Amino acid sequence: MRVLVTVASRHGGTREIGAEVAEVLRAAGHDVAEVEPDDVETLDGYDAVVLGSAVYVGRLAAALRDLVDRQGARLAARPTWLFWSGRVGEPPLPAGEPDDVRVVARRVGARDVVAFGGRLERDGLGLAERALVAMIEAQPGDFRDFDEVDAWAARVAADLGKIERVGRAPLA
Ligand SMILES: Cc1cc2nc3c(=O)[nH]c(=O)nc-3n(C[C@H](O)[C@H](O)[C@H](O)COP(=O)(O)O)c2cc1C
Repeated sequence: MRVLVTVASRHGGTREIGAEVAEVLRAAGHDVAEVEPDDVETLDGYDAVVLGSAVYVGRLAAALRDLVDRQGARLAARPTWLFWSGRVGEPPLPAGEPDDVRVVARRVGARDVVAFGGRLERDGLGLAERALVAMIEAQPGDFRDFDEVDAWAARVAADLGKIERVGRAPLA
């Protein structure tokens, strides 16, 4: 199947998770395009979509929310998955889920939603971001677990395989 993987990421950590998901889907035989959310002009030609986003100050990244605003109905017409990445530290904090994760998941009819750990590198942050990170007492480090990412992507690939076998209705 032709799959779009589109990930909103300011500092690259979430984009790398998306690239890993894309690799697993390719290895399962799917034709995968990785496109920045701001560059997604149409969903024509895609059978399925994996959405990804980092979380900043309790919200999904603006680029991902904008994409869902632009393409919500077309996303809802396709099998869609959502992952987000953000929590840092041991234990992973903040514990809660951003409010808009459920809103976006419902809007696009996500078949599954998963949270992955995040990566925080103080060096790459601007002044305002440093102040915000200090405020939420976020601990720097790389808390992404690529085995977890691979396992989730393998489940997405298996689900895509089932959809492919059953056949699909024409897409909007
Ligand atoms: C300014 C700022 C605010 C953040 N706020 C949150 C937050 O509210 N919740 C959360 O889980 N992670 C938060 N994080 C952590 C990021 O989501 C995490 O570092 C993520 O991996 C960054 O992804 P990126 O490298 O793709 O930008 C914040 C990070 C920054 C820099």
